[in-house]
Amino acid sequence: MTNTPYNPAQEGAQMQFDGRMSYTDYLQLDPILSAQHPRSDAHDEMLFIIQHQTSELWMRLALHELTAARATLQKGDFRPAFKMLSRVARIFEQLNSAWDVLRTMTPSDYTRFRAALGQSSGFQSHQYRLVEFILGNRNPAMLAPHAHRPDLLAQLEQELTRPSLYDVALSHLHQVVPLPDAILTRDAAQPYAPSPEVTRAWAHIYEAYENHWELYELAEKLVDLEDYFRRWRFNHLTTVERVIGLKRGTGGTSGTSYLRRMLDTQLFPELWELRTTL
Ligand code: HEM
Ligand SMILES: N[C@@H](CC(=O)c1ccccc1NC=O)C(=O)O
Repeated sequence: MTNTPYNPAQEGAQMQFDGRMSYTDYLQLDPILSAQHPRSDAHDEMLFIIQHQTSELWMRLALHELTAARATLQKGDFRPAFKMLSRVARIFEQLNSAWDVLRTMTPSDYTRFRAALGQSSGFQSHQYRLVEFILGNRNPAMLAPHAHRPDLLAQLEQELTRPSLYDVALSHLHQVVPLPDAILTRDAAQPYAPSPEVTRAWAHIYEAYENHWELYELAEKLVDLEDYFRRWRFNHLTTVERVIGLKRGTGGTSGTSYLRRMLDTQLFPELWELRTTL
């Protein structure tokens, strides 16, 4: 044993980065680490900012994966899509664990800077809305808060013209159990209306899964994803109740009762419905 400090340069660790791309360069850490600007002196505002910024980064990855998963699925390539969907479920698991850090902030801590947030709110997260839209929870009313940002509004509007991940899944289901035209040619921008025909079709897949492994696995991947997504909504609601009680949201909604209503949303309704009929 020696106490001489070890110098990793001995084994070739690169120590000089003049003119070479470094870790900080590659990861663009300068803009990322200088983007935290608390608007108050409250100690916990830094936690609040970083919690949201990291969530937005994970959502950025979720969108990258979901967009690719939908495109591969559209081509009928199930396996790579499964891998991406599993990753998205893990991203939500990551976001779920992150609530534990935020929960160390008490109502007294939050009150010290809440006024500094003005009327900003997660309700205006365009990435969150895009995730919802891609998955299939579509509602043109949610476009309004983005009217002041034509670039973001255009992204959201464009997404509403594409089939959702669930629409793509249904187009594959249709290859096995023909579905009514009204479902296949529905207006992709409008909220999805569940139908007994789709429930029956999925039930058929679950009853005879030996002959429909791909669709069966796709259905379970979607249920898994929704399961994690619901946990995120639930954790959000619980944290909000813990931190602001029944106060209205800065975004103008009723707060917990709005979020509780969102908790009832079903992304892939027939996949839940079939479990009762099976
Ligand atoms: C102390 C922490 C938090 C509080 C008190 C809080 C509170 C609220 C409230 C009251 C709403 C309803 C909209 C409104 O009127 O403002 C909301 C919506 C939302 N929040 Fe938070 N939130 C917190 C943390 C977070 C975090 C960490 C995220 C992660 C990105 C987040 C993302 C969202 C999203 C996406 C919505 C819209 C949900 C929907 O429309 O279904 N919130 N939040
Ligand atoms: N809606 C929250 C404020 C809030 O949580 C928030 C504000 C600015 C940026 C992100 C936020 N997070 C989630 O809504 C509130 O009513 O206290």
